[in-house]
Amino acid sequence: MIAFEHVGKRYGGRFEALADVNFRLSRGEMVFLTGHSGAGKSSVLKLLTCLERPSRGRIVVAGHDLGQLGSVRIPFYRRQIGVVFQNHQLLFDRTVFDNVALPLLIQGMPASDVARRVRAALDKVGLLHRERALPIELSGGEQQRIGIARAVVHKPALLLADEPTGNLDPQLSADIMRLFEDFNRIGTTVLIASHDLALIARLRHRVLRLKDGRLIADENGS
Ligand SMILES: Nc1ncnc2c1ncn2[C@@H]1O[C@H](COP(=O)(O)OP(=O)(O)OP(=O)(O)O)[C@@H](O)[C@H]1O
Repeated sequence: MIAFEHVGKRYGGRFEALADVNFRLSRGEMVFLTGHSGAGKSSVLKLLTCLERPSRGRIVVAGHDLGQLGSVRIPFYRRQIGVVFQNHQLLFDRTVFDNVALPLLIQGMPASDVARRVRAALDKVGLLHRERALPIELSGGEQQRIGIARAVVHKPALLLADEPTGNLDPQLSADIMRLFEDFNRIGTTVLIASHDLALIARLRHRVLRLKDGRLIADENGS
């Protein structure tokens, strides 16, 4: 599903955020990406979403060579990906329903299909009863679940998350991780950047460890 081959990333032509990174993820895997602040976790995710291009090497995702992908193709490529952010980036003047509907409306999906998909996604994260609420009326954990519903509403093959439990207490973090595992169980490939080592150790998935832009370990979960 994902291949990083000798990938390097320099910002501004100088600072080397990633150097000679190599790894492969198979379809249906669930993997953590970890490392200290500045190790390059977000850079890996930005390369996977085509927000940045590699300075060296090759990245192939679901058959697309991202270094060669023309800008016109990028929106179509991104339809296969869902992204969950730490601060979930919800629109606070729109209802929960409207927030989750947004990616489908951008794709031009008919309204009746949008409603069905949005309600299915909200049901999966256990928040169907809050569809008319504004994000401000929800707790931090509920807001993050809405962010996840929005990331999966278009049924992406690949789900990426950048510190999705960063602001949550251990119990809520565990609940959020269980949701990712649910989506993984139905076939979604999941890559989660996190520095929550205790949580990662408990969950026993494969772990890719970055240090100063280099991949220093690739550990199989047990
Ligand atoms: N757009 C950019 N321009 C210049 N330098 C950048 C840019 N984005 C990231 N960097 C630098 O690249 C390095 C890796 O950053 P990155 O955000 O990938 O790390 P990270 O592991 O995700 O860190 P954190 O956990 O703090 O988010 C850092 O030193 C950062 O300052």
